Amino acid sequence: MSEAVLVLEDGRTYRGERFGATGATVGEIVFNTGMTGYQETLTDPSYHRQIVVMTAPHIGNTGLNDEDPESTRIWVAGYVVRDPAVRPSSWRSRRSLDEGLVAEGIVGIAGVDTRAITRHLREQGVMRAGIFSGEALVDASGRARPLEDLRDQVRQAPPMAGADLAGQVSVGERYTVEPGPGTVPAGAAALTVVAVDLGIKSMTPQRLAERGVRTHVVPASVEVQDILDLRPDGVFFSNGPGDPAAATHEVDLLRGVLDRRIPFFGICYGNQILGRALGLGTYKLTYGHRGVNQPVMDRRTGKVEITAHNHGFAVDAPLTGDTVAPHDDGRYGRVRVSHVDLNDDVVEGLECLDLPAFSVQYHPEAAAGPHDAAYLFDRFVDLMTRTEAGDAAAH
Ligand SMILES: NC(=O)CC[C@H](N)C(=O)O
Repeated sequence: MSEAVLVLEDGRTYRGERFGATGATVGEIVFNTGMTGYQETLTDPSYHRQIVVMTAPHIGNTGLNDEDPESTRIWVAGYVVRDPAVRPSSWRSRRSLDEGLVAEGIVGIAGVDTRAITRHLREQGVMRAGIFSGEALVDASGRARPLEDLRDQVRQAPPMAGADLAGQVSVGERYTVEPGPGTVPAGAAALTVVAVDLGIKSMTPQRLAERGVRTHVVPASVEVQDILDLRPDGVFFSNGPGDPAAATHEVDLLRGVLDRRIPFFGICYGNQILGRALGLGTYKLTYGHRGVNQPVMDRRTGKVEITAHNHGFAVDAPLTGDTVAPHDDGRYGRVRVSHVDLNDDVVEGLECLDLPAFSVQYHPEAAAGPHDAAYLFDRFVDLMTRTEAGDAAAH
């Protein structure tokens, strides 16, 4: 095993062994507390430009399979693990995690104290970092590069705050996911959803297909008219990387959808964009929520769900009172904070009371994660069905 070094922007350094590809990578270092689901994490486009530290010590035990990826490639900028499995064991495994990282050129590091790194990030907040191994550790004349040199390279990486990244992960061409066999009642037409791909995970259209929905997945750059041309019963905005404060095009696009009272559902980045479209602000969390066991309360019922998360930003809205005061001259009416994280009171869901629109900050598609929040897809289908009936009655 050859040497690798993890260098944080504040100068902290952790020495370990090469894992995955050899070379250099920089990004925002974040930690994920999931004990399962590393393959879904690696392939989640929301991790674009982030180096992910896994807090679970054994990673790679079940190798990599062909069924679980959430997109067509690994998106993490770098991977940090304590103790990778030497020999994966699963009937579905096609290759080891190390082989998969090497094949996709993802630089990683193993054998470091991931708990110490995580505690440091919890105290100091997430920051930029770099992983260096092989040639990246020596200069042109073959001498070891001083640590200050590596740290300077880290400090040149672009920060996550202010980053507009959806366009870098979004699909180039529209594609359609058809409803699953037997999911559309005989004689009925399938509902049509236009899903704006800001970094969509493949399980999301799948969850809609299970409920008799046809989903057109469209690039982040679409205009409102492109959406209307597809005659949607509902519009969906996906999860995705980057800072919602920079998502100007997406906010304008969503306002065009809300103005037309088309039923809307958003997940994660989609929730932040709904917040912004309604006139609320967003802010960066100190170290975010990334894992599969976050307790979230549905404030209408008091029921608590255990949920999957991956977010570093959040919507800024008061938790006092039944509704958030209308913004933008009340253009979109009343808004309620529907869900809240019980660990830290972060806003985890929004619901419009005068428009058919709602969103959550967490991941009801649950890949990987518990399925407690699957009801939200049923709620979206109900909203589309009811709005359709209402529209028909109005004509
Ligand atoms: N998974 C997501 O959609 C993340 C949204 C946003 N990039 C954040 O970090 O908060």
